[in-house]
Amino acid sequence: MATSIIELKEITKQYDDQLAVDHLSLSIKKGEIFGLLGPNGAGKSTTILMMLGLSEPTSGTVHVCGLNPTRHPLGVKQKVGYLPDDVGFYQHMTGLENLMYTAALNGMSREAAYKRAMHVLDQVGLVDAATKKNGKYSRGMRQRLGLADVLMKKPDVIILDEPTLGIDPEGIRELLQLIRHLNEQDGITVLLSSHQLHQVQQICDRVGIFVKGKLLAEGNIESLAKQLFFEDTFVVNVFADPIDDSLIQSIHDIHGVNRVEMNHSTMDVYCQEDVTPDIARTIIQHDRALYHINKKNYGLDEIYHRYFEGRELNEATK
Ligand SMILES: Nc1ncnc2c1ncn2[C@@H]1O[C@H](COP(=O)(O)OP(=O)(O)OP(=O)(O)O)[C@@H](O)[C@H]1O
Repeated sequence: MATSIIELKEITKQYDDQLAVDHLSLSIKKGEIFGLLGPNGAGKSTTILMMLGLSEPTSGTVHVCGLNPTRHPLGVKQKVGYLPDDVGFYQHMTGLENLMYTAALNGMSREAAYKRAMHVLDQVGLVDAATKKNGKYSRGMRQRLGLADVLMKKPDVIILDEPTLGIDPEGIRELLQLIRHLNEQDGITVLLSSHQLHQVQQICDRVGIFVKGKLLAEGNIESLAKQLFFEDTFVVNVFADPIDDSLIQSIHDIHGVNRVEMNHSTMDVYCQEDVTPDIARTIIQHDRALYHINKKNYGLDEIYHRYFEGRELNEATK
């Protein structure tokens, strides 16, 4: 089993009368890309600050790369790179100069810094812009330079807080590909906080859904759907002819089927497990023509909205 590189146990963060993080436990494995997903104010940034040792939990324990960030902030800083939503670089300095400046602050020799900077600029695709002033960089380029800055110290973990805000679609695609590449090539563990569902879905191995300081569910997309809609995890859409009461009844009787709903001339079968083959078999046994059968795969977007819509309705009827 892969070892965990970030381990949060029952952490809480209380700001005056605001409970920002509420008994949160989370384990992120070495080498994975984990997405923290949640609406504004869910507690994502507060959780990240605690991982970085920039804020102390009110209770509970945090371990990052085996270290307690409150007790060993510098040790964590050496191993963990943090990319906020907007990195502040010196506008009048070139991309290369900015990287060398941070490296000098971190005690790296000029020669080593230059070599490393050129290498990371190459990794993020900014070699051609290395001698261009940062003030002339697009936002997407600035974020890539931010990533380069983080890579200077060869981190084990990269934490990114809303890294794609304000970047155009092409820039987003490039940045996400780059993150995936760094993860695959260098084995860097990535924690990505975002409310951009589509992006999280594209690159994350696992996702945690945060609401009001709590982790509501975590896992890959399929297991999230199971955790959040344990009743109707799968929906199978069927077009057969003819569909009549006896066929509907037989499909309803299949073990794992919760309900069958007609949707114009097609039928939606809501089930707890994937019974697509049983549905097809039943239709053929009834001697009906089967034109189409399709298991609906939930995207993260759908999971998220379906969950929150349901929640709002539940809360409204309380
Ligand atoms: N320094 C602070 N003092 C008081 N309350 C705070 C502080 N920082 C955050 N909060 C509150 O804690 C809660 C969680 O905020 P946090 O910024 O962690 O959420 P988030 O999920 O990162 O949201 P966003 O995406 O909007 O940044 C919010 O209600 C916020 O107002």
